[in-house]
Amino acid sequence: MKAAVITFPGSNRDGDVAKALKQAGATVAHIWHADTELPAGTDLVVLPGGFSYGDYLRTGAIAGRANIMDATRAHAERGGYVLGICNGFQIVCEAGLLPGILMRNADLKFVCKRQHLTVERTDTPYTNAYTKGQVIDVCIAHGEGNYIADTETLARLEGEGLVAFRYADAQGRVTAAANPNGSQNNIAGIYSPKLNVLGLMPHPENLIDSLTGGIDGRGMFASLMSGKRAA
Ligand SMILES: NC(=O)CC[C@H](N)C(=O)O
Repeated sequence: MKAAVITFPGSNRDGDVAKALKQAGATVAHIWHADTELPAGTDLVVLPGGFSYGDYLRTGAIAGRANIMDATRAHAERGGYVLGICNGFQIVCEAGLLPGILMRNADLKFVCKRQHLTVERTDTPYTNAYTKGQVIDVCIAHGEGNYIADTETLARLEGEGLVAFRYADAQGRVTAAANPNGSQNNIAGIYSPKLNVLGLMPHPENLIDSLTGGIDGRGMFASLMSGKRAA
């Protein structure tokens, strides 16, 4: 699989996600946000975590309008994979690739901690290596992870099975107490209708080594490499 990791001014997890992709067997090109084209044969575009443009205006708002986002949108329209992690999720929402928006965390505090998630479905290109009902232990680090969409959009996401992950406790219970940022329905990540675009706030790329915290993030990259599409 050929991946293109986009770097914006203020990105800081581009190296981490490149490492996770290479560990899983992908080849990785590093692309600057001002570029207008993706390398030929790109399968996956990754918008990494960080603080693009210092989170000014609204987080992701400036990066969402970067040159490379036109090529990224065209790639997604062709059915190509686009993965937005944390600031990348904020950017894909701002770019119109996914609906809704990430607001300031409900308590207005930056949250940096371990967090359990439910894997809502395992028949997608991003989650086929996980087992049905699996609860994964990853980490979160954000100030603006409070996912909000209008009532109609939220009903569509739920009705069409487009919620990818939810914040949960260690037993997989999706409760208000396990919600770190106030997101509606404990939503931690969502898919596009064709399941080729995924945006999520947690950082699977930082859970790929048992020496540094665990390996529950590996499943996402292994899923992509397996080449299995949605059922
Ligand atoms: N780790 C990150 O990507 C941070 C995301 C974002 N800039 C925030 O604080 O909400």
